[in-house]
Amino acid sequence: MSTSFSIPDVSDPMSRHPKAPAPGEPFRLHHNLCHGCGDDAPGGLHVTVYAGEGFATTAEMTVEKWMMGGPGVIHGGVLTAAFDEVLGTTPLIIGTPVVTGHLQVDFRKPIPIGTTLHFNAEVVAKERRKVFVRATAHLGDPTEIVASASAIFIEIDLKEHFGKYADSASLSRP
Ligand SMILES: CCCCCCCCCCCCCC(=O)SCCNC(=O)CCNC(=O)[C@H](O)C(C)(C)COP(=O)(O)OP(=O)(O)OC[C@H]1O[C@@H](n2cnc3c(N)ncnc32)[C@H](O)[C@@H]1OP(=O)(O)O
Repeated sequence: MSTSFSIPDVSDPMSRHPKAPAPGEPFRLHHNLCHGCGDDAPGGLHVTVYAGEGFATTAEMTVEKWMMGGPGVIHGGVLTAAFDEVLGTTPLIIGTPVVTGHLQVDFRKPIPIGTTLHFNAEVVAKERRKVFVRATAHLGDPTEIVASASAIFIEIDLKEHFGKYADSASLSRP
């Protein structure tokens, strides 16, 4: 399947989920071994995503030495994984559990090791099970965008989707 990020002209109605965290409050971990947010994930990104106003979120990630690609700068795959985590958590603000269907990233500036990456994300539309989300990243000055991403996430039934993979052993500490 070949996909592009094309926002529908008319979105299905969306509302903030009554149990979504208040603005400034963090979302719960996906689970403790999640590579993006898990506290116990070996070599994990340890990204925390915070609810914003409306359908928006924010997040931060410290760019550590192990994330290096080119000398002194972040690896593109690590940055992509960070966007996946931030973008993939954002639909929880409308109460929709999702998995990534399509993700595209624009790498605009090198991102140095030792910096803190700040993310701003937003659900922009929903069409049936598809949730359209966009994000930008900056290093402290929101007018200086260093990377941006757009993604289409697909709503899932958690038990149906992960049931055959997520036994108790797969979620225990390594
Ligand atoms: C214990 C605690 C648990 C906590 C768990 C938290 C989990 C969250 C973790 C998050 C971690 C971070 C996130 C991660 O890293 S998630 C990990 C990476 N992603 C995956 O592993 C997903 C793998 N793919 C699939 O499982 C299936 O293909 C899915 C479920 C996505 C669709 O297969 P399914 O058979 O169900 O759906 P359908 O074919 O009837 O299509 C339905 C609609 O979707 C549209 N569509 C389909 N594919 C794509 C595509 N690629 N681009 C654009 N659109 C696509 C399709 O056109 C149709 O639209 P329309 O016809 O209505 O217009």
